[in-house]
Amino acid sequence: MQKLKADLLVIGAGSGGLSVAAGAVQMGASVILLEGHRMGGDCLNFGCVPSKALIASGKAAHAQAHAQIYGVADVTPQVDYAAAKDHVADVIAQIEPVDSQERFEGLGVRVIRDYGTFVSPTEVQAGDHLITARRIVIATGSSPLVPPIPGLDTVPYETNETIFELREKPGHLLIIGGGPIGMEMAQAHRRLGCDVTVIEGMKVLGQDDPELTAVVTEQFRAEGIGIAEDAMAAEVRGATGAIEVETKDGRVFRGTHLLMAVGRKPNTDRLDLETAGIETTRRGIRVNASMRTTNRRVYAIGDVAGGLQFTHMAGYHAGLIIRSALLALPARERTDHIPWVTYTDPELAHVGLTEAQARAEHGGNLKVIRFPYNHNDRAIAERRTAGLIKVMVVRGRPVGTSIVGAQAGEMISLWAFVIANKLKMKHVAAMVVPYPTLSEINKRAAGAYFSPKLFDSAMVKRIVGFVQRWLP
Ligand SMILES: Cc1cc2nc3c(=O)[nH]c(=O)nc-3n(C[C@H](O)[C@H](O)[C@H](O)COP(=O)(O)OP(=O)(O)OC[C@H]3O[C@@H](n4cnc5c(N)ncnc54)[C@H](O)[C@@H]3O)c2cc1C
Ligand SMILES: NC(=O)c1ccc[n+]([C@@H]2O[C@H](COP(=O)([O-])OP(=O)(O)OC[C@H]3O[C@@H](n4cnc5c(N)ncnc54)[C@H](O)[C@@H]3O)[C@@H](O)[C@H]2O)c1
Repeated sequence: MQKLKADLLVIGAGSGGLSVAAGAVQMGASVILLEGHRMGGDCLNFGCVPSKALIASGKAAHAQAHAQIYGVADVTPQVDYAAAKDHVADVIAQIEPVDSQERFEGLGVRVIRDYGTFVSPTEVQAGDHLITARRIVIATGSSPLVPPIPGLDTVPYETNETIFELREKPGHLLIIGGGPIGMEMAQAHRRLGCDVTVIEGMKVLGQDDPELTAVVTEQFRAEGIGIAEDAMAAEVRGATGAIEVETKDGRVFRGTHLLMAVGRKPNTDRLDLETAGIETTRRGIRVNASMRTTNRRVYAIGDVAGGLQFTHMAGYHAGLIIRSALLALPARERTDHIPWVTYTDPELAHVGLTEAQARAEHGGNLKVIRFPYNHNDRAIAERRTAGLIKVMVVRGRPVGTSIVGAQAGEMISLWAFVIANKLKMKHVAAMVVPYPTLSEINKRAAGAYFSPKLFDSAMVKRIVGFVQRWLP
């Protein structure tokens, strides 16, 4: 057994672990990084990157089939599903070097390609290495949750870990779970020419504002995607090419392929957390506001910490850990300024409190400002008018924003900035936005907040009247 020592041991080379390792080593710490599977973790290999690449293929096909409105004849897209998967693999390959073992070794990180397991509260074993470190960061991510639905173990099914390698085009893809994974994959596959049915136990995109998700589901239905809600899958049967899903209330859905997208489970199995005195909750590793576990030398970040599960969240956690573990500075997690985006068409984006949360928290002090896409000249020019922005404002300060529509994922960043820095609507109103851009929607929302104060105010009218009388 080879004994190793470092300032920082990072377990897991995904979005969170890589960010910590890169930051720490460049700030002068000695760092050991363990990865049992693929460098880059879920985001690069089985998550964000391949899903957005496949969505891009679907978009290209959809554009060909819907060009008439711009004066260009519609054509039936000739989709080569396997070639779309080649495109996905090529996109991963282009990004891969940034997350590679070679790059991290070049930065000075000692990379060990093995799974880590605690063998005491201060020691981790990875293969034939026994590692001690001043601080340890668990960044082991999450895996697809596959619930024990009767019959599921007898039927072939895909998860996010296999679907991007599937090369035969599904005739009819059944998707159990209408969260972000299920919905993004549903639209991409429909646009690539598959029949698709989403089977959702509650409401699709249940984390988001129902007024906005309705805009997404309307588009899905218009594209011919089947959406069954309040449809809890209770039994699965059949074989390759002929799969049946029966829901609790007796509905039966038939398809050729099945994708399971019912949520995630934290990757804690191989860690032997008990040995390290690290407690878990139902969602993941128990952490305090500084991302410290119940073993004070050990942090947990990203998906395994059981909070919001996004790559940018894992990256944000990495920044907190660097402050705390390397510089011994105080670091407290905030979640009120973390945006999320579901990359359907139209996109669905959110930051801060939803309307329902803001109403519960702020009651009568809440003002909800709406502005629709169909009043924006760029959206009209591009015929992308489905959508709206909703800003939740308390005493002049936005506490949440939801956007559904074209480029919502780009537009939400402004509100993430505003909320992160506790700015006010007046700061958004002060901004001059180039014409014609979708970003004007953000500015118009601020305008919509102030216009009743300006245009419907007897006081303002009196002042203007008074000034006009005295102006030379
Ligand atoms: C289909 C899909 C689409 C997604 N799309 C988006 C998106 O568009 N935007 C977004 O922000 N987020 C998206 N996500 C979520 C995002 O991928 C995760 O939130 C992010 O990858 C979490 O980072 P992490 O570092 O916690 O874990 P990961 O990136 O999963 O990294 C964990 C790593 O730890 C390794 N590991 C596990 N156990 C051990 C061990 N004992 N020893 C050593 N190594 C170990 C794993 O092999 C893995 O490589 C998506 C997820 C999925 C599944
Ligand atoms: N664009 C993005 O940022 C993005 C994209 C994909 C995934 N992610 C991350 O990955 C996480 C996991 O995504 P997900 O979509 O797998 O999970 P999820 O938990 O968000 O959604 C799972 C859905 O499955 C439903 N469900 C559970 N059991 C069911 C059953 N037996 N029958 C029918 N429906 C059932 C749930 O009601 C829920 O709506 C997300 O929460 C997100 O953090 C992010």
